Amino acid sequence: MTRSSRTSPPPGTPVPPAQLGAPPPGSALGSHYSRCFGCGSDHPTGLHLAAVTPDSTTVEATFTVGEAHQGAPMLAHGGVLAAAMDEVLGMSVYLFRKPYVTARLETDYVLPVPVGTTLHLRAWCNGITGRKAYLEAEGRVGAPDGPVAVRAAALFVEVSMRHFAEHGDLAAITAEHQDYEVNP
Ligand SMILES: CCCCCCCCCCCC(=O)SCCNC(=O)CCNC(=O)[C@H](O)C(C)(C)COP(=O)(O)OP(=O)(O)OC[C@H]1O[C@@H](n2cnc3c(N)ncnc32)[C@H](O)[C@@H]1OP(=O)(O)O
Repeated sequence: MTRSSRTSPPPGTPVPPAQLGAPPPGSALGSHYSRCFGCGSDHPTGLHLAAVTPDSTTVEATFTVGEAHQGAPMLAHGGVLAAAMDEVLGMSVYLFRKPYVTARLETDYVLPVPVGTTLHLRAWCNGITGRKAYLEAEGRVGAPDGPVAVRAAALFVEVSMRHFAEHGDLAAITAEHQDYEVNP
């Protein structure tokens, strides 16, 4: 992965262990919001990512490129692929049981991805220091060990739940997840 210093953890940054309250190894990860473009089942043209965590710290997910996701004819749009990476990265950092948002996302496009392709995504954490989480992801064509089509590195920044209340609609999220608190 070609990544900048802004998405590379400073030397010595620890990789956190699995957190208390994280889904057990092998758990399916549900959607955080039913209308989310990345994972929501109620989004008509969304990515509908289906994800599991094999070990409570990383995420594996699949996404099948549909006709609504085209850029060039019958090829995935690069922005859609970046959205898929953002989503799987967001799912993985949430395993650390704090709210984070993407601050920076860097993407390498390695292979064209035709409509109908199932991408096998994987995301993991390279370290957390203070509010900053350094994450990485890859998408492979057709199988978990297929050729890499897309790679991403990201910086996520921890926010309070007030971020979602002040700038968005926290009530819409809490209506679906009773475990989210605005003032934990
Ligand atoms: C309900 C739950 C459901 C869970 C919801 C799950 C959603 C999953 C969806 C996928 C995730 C998304 O797409 S999230 C949506 C896309 N992202 C966003 O909308 C975020 C918009 N940006 C912001 O709100 C803000 O810029 C923040 C929160 C990222 C940072 O603002 P801030 O809180 O004032 O903090 P700030 O001091 O600026 O930055 C903190 C530290 O991070 C560094 N930093 C900040 N931005 C950058 C950057 N682009 N590149 C490098 N470094 C950066 C700063 O230098 C600083 O380092 P130092 O000085 O401390 O060393």
